[in-house]
Amino acid sequence: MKKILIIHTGGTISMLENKETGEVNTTNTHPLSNIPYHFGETIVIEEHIEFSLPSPHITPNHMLQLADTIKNSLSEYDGIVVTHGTDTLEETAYFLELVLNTNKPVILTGAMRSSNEIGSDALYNLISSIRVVLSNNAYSKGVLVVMNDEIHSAINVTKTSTSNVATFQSPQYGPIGIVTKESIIFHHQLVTRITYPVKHISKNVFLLKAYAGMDSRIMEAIHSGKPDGLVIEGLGQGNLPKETIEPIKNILADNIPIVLVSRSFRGTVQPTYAYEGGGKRLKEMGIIFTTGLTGPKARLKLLIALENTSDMEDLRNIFEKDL
Ligand SMILES: NC(=O)C[C@H](N)C(=O)O
Repeated sequence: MKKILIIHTGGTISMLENKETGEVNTTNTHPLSNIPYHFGETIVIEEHIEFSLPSPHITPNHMLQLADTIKNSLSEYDGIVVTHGTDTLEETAYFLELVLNTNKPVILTGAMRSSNEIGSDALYNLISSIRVVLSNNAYSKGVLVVMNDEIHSAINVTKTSTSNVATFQSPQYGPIGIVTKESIIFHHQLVTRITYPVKHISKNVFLLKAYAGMDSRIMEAIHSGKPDGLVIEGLGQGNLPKETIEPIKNILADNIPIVLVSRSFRGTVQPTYAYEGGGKRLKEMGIIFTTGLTGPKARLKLLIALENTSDMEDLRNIFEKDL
């Protein structure tokens, strides 16, 4: 008989709509505890409330606390489902992907409509997630996100719509599986998984999106904030306005690592263009290139990597094996 743990952290899946005001807010109960569904086998479901937070309030230290709870629980359960707000769900999922070293299924899910809203996806996504976590094929798939009948890897998934129930997509590679009425189907598998266990998250990494006409002032302001690292969502294949180059050189001269991703949500950054601010020049300056991560995920990875090393070559090697 399989035993599943559901860990609640908050978010719309655990919120209720106030029928008088139409406002949606957190509750301290999670109105999904008595799940009216037969999973085709006798299972034991236990629940634990880790937080009751809207996910914009979740921080990397909350993610670390959740990871520790999962690590301490995994030996007792066949799999774990985490309910979470969707705004930062992809970041928590990716953080767990980087720090959890397990082949047991860990699945994150949420809802775009709270439990008492018409057309709520809350209970449906939770039931789907439990069905996936019960599937023998869910082992060794990494941390997964299950929403709206799709199964996504934590590495590739991102929230693409502010309100649509089909919001979670993996623009680069698509979902790795689907949930149907009668079965759970996996059609992809991650090629590699690398984990970086950490005990603390103590560094400060800023994230910045490049834009046309960006000048030196924002980089100078960031440098004055003395970050431990900086992630830049560059233009296209990884290019920046030439006015940013001087302050970037000053940041690098202070041995502050800069990781480059693209603000485009498909493809990877590459040292192609040789004009001032072009990717080839940025790579020559010592900026670290990634292979397809989004800015928020690259920031989490740099936060975790800096707990283990500040050596630029070590950091470069970690990012060149991007996951
Ligand atoms: N659908 C949601 O869960 C959105 C909510 N603002 C949250 O992230 O907590």
